[in-house]
Amino acid sequence: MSLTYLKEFTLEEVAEHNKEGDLWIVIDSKVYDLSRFANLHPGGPDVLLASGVAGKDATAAFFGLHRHEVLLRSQYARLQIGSIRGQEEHIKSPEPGAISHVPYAEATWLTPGFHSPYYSDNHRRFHHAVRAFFMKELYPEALRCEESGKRISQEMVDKLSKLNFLAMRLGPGKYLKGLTLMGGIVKPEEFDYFHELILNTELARFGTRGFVDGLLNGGVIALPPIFNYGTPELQMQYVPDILAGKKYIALAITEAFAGSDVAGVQTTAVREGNEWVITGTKKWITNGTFADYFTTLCQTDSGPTVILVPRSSTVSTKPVKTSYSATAGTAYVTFSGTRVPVSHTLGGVGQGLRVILSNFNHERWMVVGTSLGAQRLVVEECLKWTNQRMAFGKPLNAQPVIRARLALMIERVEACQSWVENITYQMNHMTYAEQSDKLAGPIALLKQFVSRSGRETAEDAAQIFGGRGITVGGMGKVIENFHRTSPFDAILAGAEDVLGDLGVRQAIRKMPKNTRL
Ligand code: HEM
Repeated sequence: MSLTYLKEFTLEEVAEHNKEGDLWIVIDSKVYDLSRFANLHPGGPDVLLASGVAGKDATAAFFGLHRHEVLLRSQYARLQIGSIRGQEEHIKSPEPGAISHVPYAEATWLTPGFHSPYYSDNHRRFHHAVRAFFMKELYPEALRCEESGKRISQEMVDKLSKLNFLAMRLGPGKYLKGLTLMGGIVKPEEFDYFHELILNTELARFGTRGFVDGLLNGGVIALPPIFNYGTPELQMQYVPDILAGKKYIALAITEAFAGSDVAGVQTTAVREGNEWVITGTKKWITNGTFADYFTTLCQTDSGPTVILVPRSSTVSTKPVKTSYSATAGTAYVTFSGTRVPVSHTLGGVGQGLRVILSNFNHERWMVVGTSLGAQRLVVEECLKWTNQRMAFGKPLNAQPVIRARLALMIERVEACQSWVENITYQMNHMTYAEQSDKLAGPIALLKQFVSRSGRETAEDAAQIFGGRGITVGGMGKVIENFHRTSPFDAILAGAEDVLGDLGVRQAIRKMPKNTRL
């Protein structure tokens, strides 16, 4: 709101308006007329009429109870009638794309005065543009969808598609050729896994975990088998519309019968002439409620096989209600004798496990990125809250027990960041085949470590925020969402315990035969 036509007052003038029907207060040098709003105030009128509040500078009281964004909402911003003569506002809203100056709120490479071997100026420009776009355009949509449970709007998908968002989320690859990425900031041949990591960590800053998965994650995990194993004809037929955001795709592996035990899936594909006939069910399929296509793991006479299945009258989906928002489109999918041409086989009959397992590396690394971004946001929220919240007459961060929790949260997020960046660097220097061979174990261990760190951080943050950490909306909204949804990071794309075991088994497999103590 422009201050140019607002009046200036003295604190003495404000003090005269301190009763029901004539109630002004000051927050951060701005004068608000709450005379009519008092009865509508969600915290009730009495707290506003209290002697330390009515007609007074209520800045500290306000920020102990509300997020700054409350004052920026148009219906509240218009309550401002002026400002205090000679005072300046201190609490500024960040410019879209701006870097936070709260310690540890940003990764080292974004922190002024620090250095990193991994990121170039191009990564920095890319980061700035991504954060600005996300906060200006995507964040309001994230809040709306997370609350309503509706899928992302086509209008937003169209905007994202103009930036070639989904193509970028697939990582570096031939599908980027000829595309204008993020308005041309990065050339397709320059785009690397650090650019993609930036996208993943920034997405998580919305504090809306369900929406993050609703944001075309189905495409991120279901398209690579088509790129890596589909025929050129199949790619031509399906990929352009999916990348353009006109059609949607989901990865259909898990079943009520089989989760981490992917070899145990019971959906069958029986060959009849040049067609597969597919029968069975899939559960927890992200984006499944609105997907047009399903990259589906089936059992055949010759073993597990991945088949691309278009939605048809013999495919039905219904929502699975999970503890995060329905905006993710989590579905129960039923194939009732669904007929698909044999040309839709991805990676050869009986080769399904190889296709799925190699695809998992990128998916797990993606989950790691979003978990990391969310953890860093949680650290920032906790540092801010403990600094502004007064308890026992002092800021919360004056309490040693609170500082001890903050220390652990910071240590974890920095450890996660360093390991993720190391693995990302390896990905940049390996072919897909090398990644499959060398990184399956490290990525599995990394994911176990990051998701477990996330759940420990969620627990610490909930203790720090108290009741607000378990309340939807308001001061602790980010903490509540992360506390409720961080288990998704520990389960999706491979349960934590299974991944830890996978990592160690890979290490055992690669032990030199001739090694002894
Ligand atoms: C421009 C002035 C104010 C506006 C627009 C405003 C708005 C709101 C809103 C939207 C909420 C709902 C919770 C949230 O979204 O954060 C709320 C809750 C509340 N407000 Fe205010 N408020 C104002 C000033 C104050 C002041 C000066 C106090 C002083 C003590 C106060 C005390 C409370 C309390 C106690 C709650 C309930 C908090 C909770 O449930 O955790 N408000 N207010």
